[in-house]
Amino acid sequence: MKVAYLGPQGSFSEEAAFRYFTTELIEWVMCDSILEVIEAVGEGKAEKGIVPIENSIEGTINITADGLLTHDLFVEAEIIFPVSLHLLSLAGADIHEIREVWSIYPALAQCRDFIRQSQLKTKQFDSTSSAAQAVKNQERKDVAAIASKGAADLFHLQIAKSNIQDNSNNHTRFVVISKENTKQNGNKTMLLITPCQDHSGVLSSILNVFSALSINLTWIESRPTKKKLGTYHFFIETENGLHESKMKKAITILEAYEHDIRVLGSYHTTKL
Ligand SMILES: O=C(O)C(=O)C[C@]1(C(=O)O)C=C[C@@H](O)C=C1
Repeated sequence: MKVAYLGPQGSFSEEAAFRYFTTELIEWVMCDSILEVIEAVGEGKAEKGIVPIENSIEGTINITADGLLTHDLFVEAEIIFPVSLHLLSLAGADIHEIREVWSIYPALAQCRDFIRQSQLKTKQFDSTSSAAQAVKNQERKDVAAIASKGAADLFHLQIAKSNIQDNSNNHTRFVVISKENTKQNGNKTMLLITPCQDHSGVLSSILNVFSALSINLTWIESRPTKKKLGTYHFFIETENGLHESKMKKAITILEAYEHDIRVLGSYHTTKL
């Protein structure tokens, strides 16, 4: 089985993928960006992919949410992964020489306080590990990457400062995506709801269906339709599986309201 993830080596995605997929014989498909992972699965270059969808400090990873909107994909698992971000510089570089930090946007955002206090400039890369690789290759003492301990070891960089994220209790939620709608037997469900029309109270009428049926929501996110300002798709994740009668009832009611409902998946959580 081919599984796509965000590379290069030393990324958090790689660590999550290697720790989650332990049993089967896997052919890994390493991608240069999160969008490339989504496209690899969408285009059938890989059967499955693993992508970050939410971080406890920074919130939703929009590129992933938008990828789920535009590619016909399903979610078959969620993985909660602890994330410690470190400042990685060339061996022997003085921390006081560092003027700029490089990383993927969500990692930079998770370290906003540190970056502001240290008055550092920022530059975006497509992954934490590509930033670490660039620091190594460019041999610059005035820049540092924000990346993992694994990346420090791999690229022979020193940890100039450890755990620089705004909160030490930091987790990223990854989802396993696939083109095939295989397993639908989990205890959580992700729905994508596009309201049939824009009228006052439309979101509250949708949410009322869940509260009336005592369905607890674990995540709600809106993404613009990109067609008209003020129009949205809503991601709603519930604490109930698709097999439960109250979930079936909720979907039937929402469909009767003529909202567009896509079941993205019903899956279990793995804590790594
Ligand atoms: O750049 C990486 O190492 C990734 O796997 C991506 C990613 C993300 O975009 O959220 C994953 C986990 C951490 O939150 C930081 C970066």
